Amino acid sequence: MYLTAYEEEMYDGEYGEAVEKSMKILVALGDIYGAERMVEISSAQISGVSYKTIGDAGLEYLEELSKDPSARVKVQSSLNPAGMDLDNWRELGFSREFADRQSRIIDAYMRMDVMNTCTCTPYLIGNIPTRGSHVAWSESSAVIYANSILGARTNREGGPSALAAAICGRTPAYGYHLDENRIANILVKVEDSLEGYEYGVLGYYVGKIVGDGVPSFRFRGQPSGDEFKSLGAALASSGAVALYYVEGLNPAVECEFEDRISVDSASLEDSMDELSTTNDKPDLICVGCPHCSLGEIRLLARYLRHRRLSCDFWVCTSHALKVAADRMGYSDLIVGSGGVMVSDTCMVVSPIEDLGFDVVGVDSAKAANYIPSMCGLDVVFDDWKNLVRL
Ligand SMILES: C/C(=C\C(=O)O)CCOP(=O)(O)O
Ligand code: SF4
Repeated sequence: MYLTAYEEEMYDGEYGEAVEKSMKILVALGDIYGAERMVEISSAQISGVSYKTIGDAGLEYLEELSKDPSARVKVQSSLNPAGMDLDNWRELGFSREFADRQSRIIDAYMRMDVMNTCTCTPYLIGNIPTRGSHVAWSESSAVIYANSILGARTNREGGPSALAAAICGRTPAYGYHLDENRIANILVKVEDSLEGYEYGVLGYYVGKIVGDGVPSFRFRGQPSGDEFKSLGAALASSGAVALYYVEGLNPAVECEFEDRISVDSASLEDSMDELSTTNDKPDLICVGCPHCSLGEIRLLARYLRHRRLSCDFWVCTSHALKVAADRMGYSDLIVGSGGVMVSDTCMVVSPIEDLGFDVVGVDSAKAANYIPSMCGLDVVFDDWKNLVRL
C-alpha cells in the first residue's frame, strides 16, 4: 500500500510509539481489505467505551496506550455512550465498583483528547462531517447516518481502529470511502405512509433482506431526520448496512439495481411481532436508541406533562442535549411525570440487567433486537405512546 513520506514516518516510529502502533493497525487493516492508500479524516467517533462491553482487557489497553504522550488524537473525536450516566450513576443504582472502572476508561480517553460527549448521535451536537469528507466512525447507527444523510464517507470501524485513525488522522481507503462501493444495488419501494417507530420496523425488515447491500428507498412523503435515525439504526443492526439512499434526498445517486422489493404495512407485521419477546408489562421503559434529539425530548415532555408513569422510564440522550432540555423545562416535565433523564449511556450498553429490571419496553427496533442478547432481559416493542399507556 502506498504511504506518503509523513505516513511512512508515522509507521517507522518517528512520532512516538502510540502513533507507530496505530499506523501499523491501519496498514494491517488496509492490507486485509486491499486499500491502495490512506485518506485524511476530518473526525472520529469511537465506540468501545462502556465497561460492560470492553471489560478489564479494554480498560487496561486504553490506560496503557494513553500513558504514551504520542497517543493524542489529531482530529475532532468523540466517544460513544459509556456504561453509565457520568454524573447521576449513583441515583440510577450503578455500583461504585462499576463506576470506578468506567471513570478510568473515560479518563484514559480524555488523556488522548477524545471528547467525553458520550453519544451515538454526535451529529446532533456538533460533530457534523461535511458531504464527501472522510471520517472514521464506529457506532453502527452513527456510521449509517454519516454515510447516508450527511453524505460523509466512513466504514463501520471497530473502537480500536477508529482510535488508531484518530491518532494518525488517516484511515485506509477501502470500502465506503471509494465511489465503486457506494452504488445503490437494491430498490426498496415503501408503499404505505409510515411514522415514528414504524421506520425502525422497516429498517429491521429490510436489513435482514439486504445484508451488506446498499438500498435506495422510494418513500411516499419525506421521513424526518429522527425517523431516518431510527431507520438507519435498525438497518445496521439486523443487517450490516452502512449506507442507504433516499430518492429525492440525496443528489444524483448512482444505481445498479440487482433487485427490487416492495414493502407495505402488512409485510412489516411479522417483524413487529418478532421484536417483542414477551406480553408481560415492562418494569422499565427506555426511549432514545439512538440517543434522543431535542425535538424528540420536546414531544415526550409535552405528552407527559399531565400524566403519571406507572413504571420506571428512561429518556436516553447526550449530556449536551440534556442540558438544553433542562433549560427548556422539558426535563422537569419528564421528571414530574416519574421519568428520568439519562445522559451518556443507553439501555443496551449500561448494565440494566444488574439494576433489578426484568422486562424493558422500547420503541427502538435496534434496542429490541439487542437487549435480549446484550442484557439477557425480555423486551416489549411498541410506540412509546402505547408503552406509557400500559
Ligand atoms: C450496540 C452497539 C454498537 C453498534 O451497533 O455499533 C454497542 C456499542 O457498544 P460499545 O460499548 O461502544 O462498543
Ligand atoms: S442508544 Fe442504541 S444506537 Fe446508541 S449506543 Fe445505545 S444501542 Fe447503540
